[in-house]
Amino acid sequence: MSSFIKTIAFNNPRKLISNVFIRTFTKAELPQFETLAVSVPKKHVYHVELNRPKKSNSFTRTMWQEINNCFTTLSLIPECRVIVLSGQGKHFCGGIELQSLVQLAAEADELEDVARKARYHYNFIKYAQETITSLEDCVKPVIAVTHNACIGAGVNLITAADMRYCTEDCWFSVREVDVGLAPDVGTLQRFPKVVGNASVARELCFTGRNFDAKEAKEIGLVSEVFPDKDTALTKVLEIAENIASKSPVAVQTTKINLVYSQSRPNKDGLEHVRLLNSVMNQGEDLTKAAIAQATKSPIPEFDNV
Ligand SMILES: CCC/C=C/C=C/C(=O)SCCNC(=O)CCNC(=O)[C@H](O)C(C)(C)COP(=O)(O)OP(=O)(O)OC[C@H]1O[C@@H](n2cnc3c(N)ncnc32)[C@H](O)[C@@H]1OP(=O)(O)O
Repeated sequence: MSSFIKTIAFNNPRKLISNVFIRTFTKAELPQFETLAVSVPKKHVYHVELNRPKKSNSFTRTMWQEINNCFTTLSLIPECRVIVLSGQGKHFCGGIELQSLVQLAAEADELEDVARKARYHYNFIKYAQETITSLEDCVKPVIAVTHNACIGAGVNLITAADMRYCTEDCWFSVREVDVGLAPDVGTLQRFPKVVGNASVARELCFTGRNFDAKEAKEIGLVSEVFPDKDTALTKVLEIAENIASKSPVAVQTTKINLVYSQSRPNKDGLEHVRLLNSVMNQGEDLTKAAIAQATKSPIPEFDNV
């Protein structure tokens, strides 16, 4: 791949014409990041690991930027069909890097005028929001696997994922109130919808109290709790591999419509999927998959999309 295309793909993927990605990426060409590790443990399954283990995978400015870059890029790589997200080291995520939060406030404070200070904060919040939303905007299903601490920004991140699993030792905290701010990058919007219980969601957001894996399962934050991280990753990679074996057109259209429908009336969601499928049902996947079902044949191979 030419260095020009690589530069566009990994530094500014939104500008990429997706035709460029018809070819397969070799291992050496996988996106490289300072704060993330990307690998391909199974066919079509990409594994993204938060990779600041010595600092509990706390979010630095670089990490905000790289997560956005990574998910936007993986969304464009046809070879990638499912993404598993986990964290290296002792904890899944210790939240935002506290020094960077203090630094942000200090930088805004250097500006004299209140409107300029406000704009400074606004711009950073928007930037951070876009990072979390990049998981939702990614058309490939994202499956989060959390272990030990999952705090603040970590909760924002996983609630933008499509599915969540955790280990028995995992605990969670919507910690923002304890650092003096309202959660502003997605938890207030997504967490109550994920858990489906406004009273519980509000209590956890107002108090910031820690809750464990058992409670996370009870309230519906995670689908399943596994004894340890190795088991969790093994099982989740199997789930990911199963999803990756299915029609990528069907799976990705399903995600696109689920995301679209989550904050809209049924009527709008139905119209959206009607329009999507009136195009996508003309592709080869429908006939291939339907014939395989009808003849009780194994799942056929599907082309990347
Ligand atoms: C516009 C902004 C939008 C985003 C907002 C987001 C808000 C939030 O995320 S609020 C939550 C902020 N996070 C915290 O309050 C957590 C603070 N950390 C902890 O509670 C503990 O460190 C933790 C439970 C994560 C781990 O505890 P443990 O005893 O296992 O290890 P430690 O020795 O405490 O930590 C290991 C090293 O990690 C560094 N670290 C952990 N979390 C952070 C963090 N949030 N920011 C910066 N550094 C963090 C910790 O300092 C240790 O490093 P070192 O001292 O160099 O050994």
